Amino acid sequence: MTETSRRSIPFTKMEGAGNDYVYINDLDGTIPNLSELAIEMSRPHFGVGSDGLIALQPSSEADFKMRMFNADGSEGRMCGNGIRCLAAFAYENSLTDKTNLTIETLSGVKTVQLMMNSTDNIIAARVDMGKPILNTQLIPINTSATQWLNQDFVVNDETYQVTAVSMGNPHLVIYQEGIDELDLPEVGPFFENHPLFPEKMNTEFVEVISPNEVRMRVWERGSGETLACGTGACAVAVASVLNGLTATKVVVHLKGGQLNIEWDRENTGNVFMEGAVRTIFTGEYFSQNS
Ligand SMILES: N[C@@H](CCC[C@H](N)C(=O)O)C(=O)O
Repeated sequence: MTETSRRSIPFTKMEGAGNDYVYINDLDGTIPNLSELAIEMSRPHFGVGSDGLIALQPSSEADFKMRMFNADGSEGRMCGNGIRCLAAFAYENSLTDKTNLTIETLSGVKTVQLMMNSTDNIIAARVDMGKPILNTQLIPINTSATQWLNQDFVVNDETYQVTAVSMGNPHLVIYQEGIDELDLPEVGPFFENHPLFPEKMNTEFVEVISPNEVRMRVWERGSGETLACGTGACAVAVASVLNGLTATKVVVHLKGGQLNIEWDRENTGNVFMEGAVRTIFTGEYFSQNS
């Protein structure tokens, strides 16, 4: 196939707390294989280089629909940083003039509020992430226990105390000192691919700084270590409250930035996340397969 016969795909590279995805407009539904495209475009050197790909599609129940794919082509049911950036992508590309948007995901419809500066540029986005799920059957985990709260869990001959939370996608939260020294590429895959997790697992390693501040690193299923994970930060906030370690409002420091999380436990039961969003560059990708 010659260079000129390859399909050209306009894209925008965006990041939220350093969690970077390629964003494409698929409102006319003509991009054939998003999973393959995610693998292609996420590659460093040969692609754009990203944690995955997110497509904007039409929705019959919300302003837009989000489809998110990890770097290995697997589809995620929810992406906290992704949905914040996707709302900004729609606004910045004049696909909407709303600054409060509803976005359909595989985990339900979420609401995103864009926050602008005095020159009308988007600086941050706040999303209502909905209620955390603690039931192990729904996360899902193959276990007879109904919840995993500070549960002993043996991985690769080591015992960890883990708390399991779904924020529309599955997370294990582990508290330990010295997370900077942790060999995440070594241990992360043992959690991701453990046989008790039929849909694999995202895993967060966390240090509590104070009742209002934590630090974390994340190993994401399908993408490996990323600089941030929005659903992961929400899962950490919920787990930290449940384990009596923090208040319901917490700043989560990640390798690529910070996210402000609030669990409105008493009233709605929903988790809210706020953080910066940024367009890095736009371009045109010449697909090798489409
Ligand atoms: N980084 C994302 C989560 C992306 C999906 C995740 N790897 C999964 O497969 O569940 C976020 O910001 O939430």
